[in-house]
Amino acid sequence: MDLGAVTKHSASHAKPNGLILQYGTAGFRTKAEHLDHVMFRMGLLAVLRSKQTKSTIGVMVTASHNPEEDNGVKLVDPLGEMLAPSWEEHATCLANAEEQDMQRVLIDISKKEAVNLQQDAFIVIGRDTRSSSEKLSQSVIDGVTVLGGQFHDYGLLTTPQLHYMVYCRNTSGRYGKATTEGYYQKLSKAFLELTKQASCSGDEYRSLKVDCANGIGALKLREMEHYFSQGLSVQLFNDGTKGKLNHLCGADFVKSHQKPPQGMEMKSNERCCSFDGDADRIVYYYHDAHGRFHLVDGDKIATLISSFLKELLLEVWWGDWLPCETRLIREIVPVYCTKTGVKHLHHKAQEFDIGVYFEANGHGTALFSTTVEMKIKQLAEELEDKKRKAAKMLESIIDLFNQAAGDAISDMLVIEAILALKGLTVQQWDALYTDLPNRQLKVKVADRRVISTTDAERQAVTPPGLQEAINDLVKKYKLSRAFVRPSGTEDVVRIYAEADSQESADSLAHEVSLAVFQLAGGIGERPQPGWMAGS
Ligand SMILES: CC(=O)N[C@H]1[C@@H](OP(=O)(O)O)O[C@H](CO)[C@@H](O)[C@@H]1O
Ligand SMILES: [Mg+2]
Repeated sequence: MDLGAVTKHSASHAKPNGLILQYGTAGFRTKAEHLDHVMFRMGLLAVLRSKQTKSTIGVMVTASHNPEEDNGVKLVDPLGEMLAPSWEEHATCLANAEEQDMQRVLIDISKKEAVNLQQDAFIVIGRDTRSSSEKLSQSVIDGVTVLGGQFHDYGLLTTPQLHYMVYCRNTSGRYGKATTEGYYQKLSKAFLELTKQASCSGDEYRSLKVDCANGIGALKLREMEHYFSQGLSVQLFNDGTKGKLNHLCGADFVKSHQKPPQGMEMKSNERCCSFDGDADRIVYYYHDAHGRFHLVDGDKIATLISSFLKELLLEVWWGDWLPCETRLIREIVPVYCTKTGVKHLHHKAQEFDIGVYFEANGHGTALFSTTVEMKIKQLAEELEDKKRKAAKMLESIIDLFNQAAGDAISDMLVIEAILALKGLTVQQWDALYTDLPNRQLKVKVADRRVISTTDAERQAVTPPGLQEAINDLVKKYKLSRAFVRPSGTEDVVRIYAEADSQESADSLAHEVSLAVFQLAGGIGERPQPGWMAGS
């Protein structure tokens, strides 16, 4: 490791004085102009991680649904997963090191993690469409090359595509070919295999309006659409030709404001969806005949997918072989909660033979264990008639899900296939169950770390008295719950409340936000009723 070269190069990627950043739930994220040094340093870190794991590591330059002026970076681990927690700490340490300490920090990390510095390193890099992303990804490359790492720069990619590339490269191509072409072919083939079983091919099921948040999703969907156009035609809105990235559009806007994105022409009962800025989230929605907006979010996506998988599994039913956990699917699909953040959900889902996870904001996928995958492949050959058909469908749906990360394009194709196969309209899907009215608010406090939580962030441990106050407020409303937690991506405290009516949910959320303001050191304006509603 040529540490002299590190010092020389890091001087041209200088850290702004006094800037402290943390590798949070989504990597580093802040104003793009403050990130050059972080990119360079993440290039260095990726090389160490690659040497340690003897695998290809990914670096994605994106700030997802944040405004255009922001940017960010996250590292992708060997199996396409989020970076391991101990390395998140190293990332924070390296990003905040003063220039003169860089060498020491790099040596420390290498020692702690037993990195063999003689080992080769290979890094793949992707970036979103932000104007700052190209230059920032060059800084990543600088970091990689200074430490002697090899790299492949994929250029523009969705975040889940980069996760896919990493996974493919580390599984010797068994998962798929590590090219965008390979990704398009794998997913489209699975989608067409699945949908050819659909009896209803009426127009209603075969066209979809997609709001691409003026981001990378538009470019990639355009490249991909002719691969699957036999089964689905997509009409793209907010494709980046006019509007600003994530501005009044995209999955995050639609979910948090509960209204359609700007620039989308919606007719009543038409099925529409939105991606976020790096295309790892998707939400669906429609206007009913009375012009009322209905959001079909991650919870409903998870329900649609798990009930479909359950049906297929019951059809195939392989009796005695079925493992205990899966056996439960006969009655019910067990549900677990984790802390916020896809990495927590992903790891929980991996504990099962089949794990379906989604955040309400539309980030998620389904994971299948190797045992299940092998068994299904075998059954698809051995079984006959209806059972064989169901096994084949399971085989295709496994291929259609991105096993490395939540993926808007892959999820969209899964959902479209299921709706077509089941002959469901978006309204019928929406009616699978009724959500309790809910409200999300955010409150600014001086230091959001004063709030600590337990029980998958459903109980506040500190500050003293806050949980008791919430409990008392919740008792005033029927069918109610409320949670508070510090955000992992913004300097705010998030409040969630639900109750038997929208009015009650709003009022409970407001009362809880007042309690947070009082007990957790609120700053600025005191929360007003209806204040920041929908934020
Ligand atoms: C309400 C909401 O959408 N929260 C998002 C957001 O986290 P916060 O901790 O709420 O800021 O970003 C996370 C990372 O992308 C994502 O996992 C999470 O679901
Ligand atoms: Mg995203």
